[in-house]
Amino acid sequence: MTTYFNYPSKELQDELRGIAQAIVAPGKGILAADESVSTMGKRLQDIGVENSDENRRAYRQLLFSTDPKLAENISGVILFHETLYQKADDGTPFVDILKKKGIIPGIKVDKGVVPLFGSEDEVTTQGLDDLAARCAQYKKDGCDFAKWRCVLKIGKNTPSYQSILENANVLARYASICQSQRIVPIVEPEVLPDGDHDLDRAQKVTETVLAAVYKALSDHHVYLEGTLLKPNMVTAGQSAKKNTPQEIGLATVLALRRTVPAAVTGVTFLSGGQSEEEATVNLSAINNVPLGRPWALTFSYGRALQASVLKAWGGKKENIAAGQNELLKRARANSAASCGCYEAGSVSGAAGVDTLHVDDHRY
Ligand SMILES: O=P(O)(O)OC[C@H]1O[C@](O)(COP(=O)(O)O)[C@@H](O)[C@@H]1O
Repeated sequence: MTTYFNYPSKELQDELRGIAQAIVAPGKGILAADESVSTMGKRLQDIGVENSDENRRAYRQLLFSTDPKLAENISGVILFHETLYQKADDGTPFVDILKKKGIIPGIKVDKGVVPLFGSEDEVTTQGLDDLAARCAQYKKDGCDFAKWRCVLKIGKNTPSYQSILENANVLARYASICQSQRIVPIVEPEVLPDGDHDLDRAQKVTETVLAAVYKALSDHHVYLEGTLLKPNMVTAGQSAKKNTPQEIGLATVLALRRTVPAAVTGVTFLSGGQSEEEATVNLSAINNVPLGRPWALTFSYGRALQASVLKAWGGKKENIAAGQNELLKRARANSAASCGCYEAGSVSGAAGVDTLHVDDHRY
């Protein structure tokens, strides 16, 4: 075994680290608006809107044309391929609208999950083949960061060694390819909340998965300062007894401290089907755990930033401003949570405390 390796040039390190730091600047987080066409279809179906190109465009236009003060709390937006090349009614590309506000465009580059043959319904994520070329193009087209999601499931025999190893390696390979193209990789190993397991089991699985991910990133010489982690919070399974935000915060911070190197610039949690209020309260609790936390701990929420927006909009032109107002409210609430100062119940949204979890959801 040789340990020879060329580090990225100083310029590349500075560029990647600078992008990662800007994304997790104090009080800021990410709006994950990268739902694939089928996931977006489910969100639109819930509000009785047809899943057409035009409706997806109109909805994303609502998000991105929100008042520029959105940028006080949102540093980056993750886009889906289709959205990156869409334009507002007046012909301005969405990517330009975001940049003008000082929001960094990012892109989902994975191509979804496929079964691991012979496993207990486990999956890996595909999309590596042409990734370098796609990243080069996305960088030219204005994206400075990317996201790739892997999914791990908790069951009696899962996650298996096979899925832990495979998903860690594919995330590392993805991260290394992104960095070669001057794109900051967001590494997302999501341990799903489905099941009736308790908090301890969720914590141990999260630790095992993250330990494997960081071993793989090290093996692939990924420059950690130029990466972000997008993990699940450690919560008991959806059908188990709920824990307090303080218990969730402690389990989450313990899992991260045991496995995530201090060199990683930031952690941007996914919301994973928690209600908007839960995702905000739990993020605030995480930022109040009285233990050293060497990384920024903030949000990269999809459902927990958008549920109220979708509900208030309902596909109607006359409700655009109401939808945008919900987005501003959630962004502000989560910004406060990322500093550990969100007061539970202080910001109510159209979606209230409804769970956003979908049982056995097939991504
Ligand atoms: O199944 P898809 O379309 O890839 O979407 C998965 C979604 O999960 C996320 O990674 C996290 O979203 P949540 O915060 O809603 O859990 C989003 O970035 C993404 O849109």
